[in-house]
Amino acid sequence: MNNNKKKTTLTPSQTRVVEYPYRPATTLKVIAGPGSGKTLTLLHKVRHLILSGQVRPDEILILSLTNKAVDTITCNLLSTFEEGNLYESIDNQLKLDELKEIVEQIGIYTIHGLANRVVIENEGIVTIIEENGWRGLLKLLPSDFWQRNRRSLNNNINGLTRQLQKILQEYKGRNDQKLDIGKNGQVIEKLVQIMNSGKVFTNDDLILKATQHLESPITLELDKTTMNVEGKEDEEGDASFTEKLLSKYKVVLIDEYQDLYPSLLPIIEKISKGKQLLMFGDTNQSIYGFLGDNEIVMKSLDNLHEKEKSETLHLYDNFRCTPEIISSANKIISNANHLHNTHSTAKDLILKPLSNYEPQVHEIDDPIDELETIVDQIIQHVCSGAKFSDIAILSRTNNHIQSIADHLTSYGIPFEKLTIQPDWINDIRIQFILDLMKMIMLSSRERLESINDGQHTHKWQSDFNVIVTLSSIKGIGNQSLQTLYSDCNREGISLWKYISEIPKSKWNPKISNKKKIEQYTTLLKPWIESEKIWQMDNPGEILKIIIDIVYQLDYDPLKFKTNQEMKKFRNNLEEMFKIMKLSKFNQPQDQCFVEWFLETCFEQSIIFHRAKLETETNPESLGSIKLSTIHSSKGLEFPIVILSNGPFGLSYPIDDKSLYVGMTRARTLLNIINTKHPNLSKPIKSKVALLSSSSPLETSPLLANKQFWEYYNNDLRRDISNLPSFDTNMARYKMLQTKFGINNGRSFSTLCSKTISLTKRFL
Ligand SMILES: Nc1ncnc2c1ncn2[C@@H]1O[C@H](COP(=O)(O)OP(=O)(O)OP(=O)(O)O)[C@@H](O)[C@H]1O
Repeated sequence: MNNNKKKTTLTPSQTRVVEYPYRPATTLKVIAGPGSGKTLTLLHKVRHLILSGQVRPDEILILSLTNKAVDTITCNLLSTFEEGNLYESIDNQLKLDELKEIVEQIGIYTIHGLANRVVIENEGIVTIIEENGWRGLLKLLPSDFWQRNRRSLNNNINGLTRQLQKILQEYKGRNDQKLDIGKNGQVIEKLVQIMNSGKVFTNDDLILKATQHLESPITLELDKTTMNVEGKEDEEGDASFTEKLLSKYKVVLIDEYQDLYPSLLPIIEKISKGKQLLMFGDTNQSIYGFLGDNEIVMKSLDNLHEKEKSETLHLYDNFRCTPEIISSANKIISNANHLHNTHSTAKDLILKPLSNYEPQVHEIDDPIDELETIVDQIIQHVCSGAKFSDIAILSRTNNHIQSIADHLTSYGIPFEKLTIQPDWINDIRIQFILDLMKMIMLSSRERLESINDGQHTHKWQSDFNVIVTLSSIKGIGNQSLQTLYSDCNREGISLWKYISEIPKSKWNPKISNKKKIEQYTTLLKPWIESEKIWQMDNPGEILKIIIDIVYQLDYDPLKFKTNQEMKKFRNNLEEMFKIMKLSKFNQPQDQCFVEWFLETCFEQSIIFHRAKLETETNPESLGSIKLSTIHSSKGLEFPIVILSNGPFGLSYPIDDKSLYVGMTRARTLLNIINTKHPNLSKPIKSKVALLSSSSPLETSPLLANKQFWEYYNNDLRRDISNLPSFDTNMARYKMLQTKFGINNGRSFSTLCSKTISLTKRFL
């Protein structure tokens, strides 16, 4: 922790929340606008609950929706305790180790992470269905489904998988009146069965399953010592995690309640009923409306405890955005002015001083000009003393984020993407590798079980992974897969047993490419039948074996079209290897390594990511630019935000609440490109700032604005005594602009063909 940091003085409204007393079966709802210190208040609340002796650290459960919010809370909890500790009397001060021990005992989870843990504890390996899984299931659908939907969806595979998800969700009874699946009914029923036997869940299914386990928790036979995900021994070794969730926690804190959607309600109610429920949020930032109505959730949670035992408090201050930014953002939200005006007279209202700099709104027709303008703005800011890591570029879609990433790459500007899931897990090739590992593991287990117990009547958990992996191999078509699957069902055996034990001469003649299927079984058989997979615990060796198999299968995505694609896969594979090594380190003694890794790889990945964050805070480095969709930037803040909506003529407008969230991520500097919102100030039809200019002072007031940069650095508590002079800023900017011809009429392809390392050489 930085010891020069000034002590945070809580505002009166924050203090009211922090000191609100602990009482069981009560609810406190904290309504808090952007930048009002919601997260900070939550952290201080946790500290107060513990240090005042009202509850123990292991009786506090913090829930959020995104890994990023969980990261922020985890990273900042310890520094909140450390900061507070500095101001305690010497007798009351705790040692760093003691503070760490307190923080480690607090339960901090995403709601899905928590549900995942409950389900795994009760069911072993489960699969959260990803792109590959949907594609595999699609192949089992009859040709009339394809014909009907192909035409309407322009043969778009993502559109088809979305259509399938919708049909399945409706089939599972959530919306069944509207459902007309006609003669496809049987097929859909079959898919549901495959998913059920394979323990394959959508995110919504996961929540439902976890809630069911919480309804009737089983006491696990835990004569062995229980381990938590980090592999540490649990002190209360005889209670399952599921049981502890129901009985141990006394206070449940929910961060960003406005993001809760109806399918999450059952699990939240189950966990929070009878406890003290503390909810923090802001309905103006509710941007997950497409997942369901937040109002329904809030109505139920507001009534979770008796009316007299439920209270609402407000936080109105704004510590983050400059008044110019917040007033511009308030123009987007119809009720925001009411919120701020009503309380602007309150004596205790805190706002930042004026920066005297309005958010800039740009309109740029040409897509390349738009990308060039972003680069130009980055260079101007960095030439004025900002760091790359101060800047976030936010957009509505992942596609646009990718175009910006490619453009920054061509200039050698360092960036990192903030994604909801770790990148490596999103890579379909990695998903294929994981599916193959699961397939080996589950088929081998089913084989062992059927040897030990002759009349094996289990549902075949491996079928799903066999379907997904087999269907990814080039040349294995829908009809072959459908025929194989119905034939193995008729025989009452698993798909793996069918293809590996029944000679191909006896297979149905409708099955084509029998050789490829045989090659698949030949490659996998030794690993499934030798049972070696249960003993292997060397991550490098395991990965090598699997990769060898993948390369021998005719798996199209591994035929890379560009070097960049190959490099990306290599990086993801490297990340996977690191997570495997971390899993090895955490592995409980009594569990097979591959099984442990497959069960916990997602959580391990998050632990790894957090550890990386902690070690990456070097104050001297310029860092890297953050690229994110607006959705993934929720709850975060950045000194500079460039909010870009992609090419002017081609992009849909950003919905109001998302635009509001995006704009309020900015502390001091906000540039908005192509959002076309009528309530924003008149746009500048811009080309790059200095191009047409005779006097830089006229066209680029920001580079010249010493006062602003003093404000900027003060806001970040940086030393302002060594700020570069205006002349130096201009000179550096001019040099880079001339050298690299930014938006100088050079074609994009010429620029991209040179990978220019701007950053290393000149900044
Ligand atoms: N009492 C305070 N004194 C000084 N700074 C504060 C105080 N309260 C909050 N802040 C600062 O204000 C900024 C915004 O706080 P925080 O991130 O907690 O806001 P938030 O309400 O969670 O925002 P959002 O809802 O937009 O995510 C942070 O930089 C935080 O450190």
